[in-house]
Amino acid sequence: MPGGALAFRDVTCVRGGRTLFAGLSFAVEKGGAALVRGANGAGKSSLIRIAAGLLKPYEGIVAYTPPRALITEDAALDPELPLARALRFWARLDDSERDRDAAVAAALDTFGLAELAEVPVRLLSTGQRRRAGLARVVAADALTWLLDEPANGLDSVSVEALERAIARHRKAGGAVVLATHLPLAVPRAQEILLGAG
Ligand SMILES: Nc1ncnc2c1ncn2[C@@H]1O[C@H](COP(=O)(O)OP(=O)(O)OP(=O)(O)O)[C@@H](O)[C@H]1O
Repeated sequence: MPGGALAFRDVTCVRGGRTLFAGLSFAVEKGGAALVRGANGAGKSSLIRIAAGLLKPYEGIVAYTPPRALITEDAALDPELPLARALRFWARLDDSERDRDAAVAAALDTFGLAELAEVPVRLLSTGQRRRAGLARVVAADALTWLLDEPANGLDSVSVEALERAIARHRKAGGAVVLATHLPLAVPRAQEILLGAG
């Protein structure tokens, strides 16, 4: 996909026999952001899952430039490992040991988790675990971040850290697609409204 990060072309999503959205097209450029909005059950999570390749569209095409990183409610971190080691699992395999350590340290720092580096994931609080999930996305160093309700369970300081991390990622040429109920400052984001007709 030259130039772009992610594009939906005439994508239709059907779940449980119900059409959630039909003929949806949009493109997110490098440095761009898309905010997915809609009522409960409108299909926001389904859209994010389609963008991640976890759900096949009923019709249409999804084009993207790899790599993509996904965050859902589930932090996807090994509960038994100390946080820093669990995150290391997601850092880029092609990077050197030192680069991977640096990526994990930076990701921990971004979400105020540096002091918890040696604490096993299972002992983290709900909000800390949510932040750890976001740190995983940062550590993965993917071009496109796919974020499903990333602000859920975050305190206001962490919401600001998330906004800054998104802004920094976009400034570096990354792209973001996010579904959120909660207010999040994402300047110059295109809105994708589901369930509006
Ligand atoms: N595995 C599944 N099989 C059948 N239907 C499903 C499945 N998963 C979700 N659905 C249905 O698809 C619809 C959209 O779900 P989805 O989670 O994408 O909505 P959402 O907009 O993210 O909702 P919310 O705001 O509540 O998180 C819902 O009606 C849901 O019941």
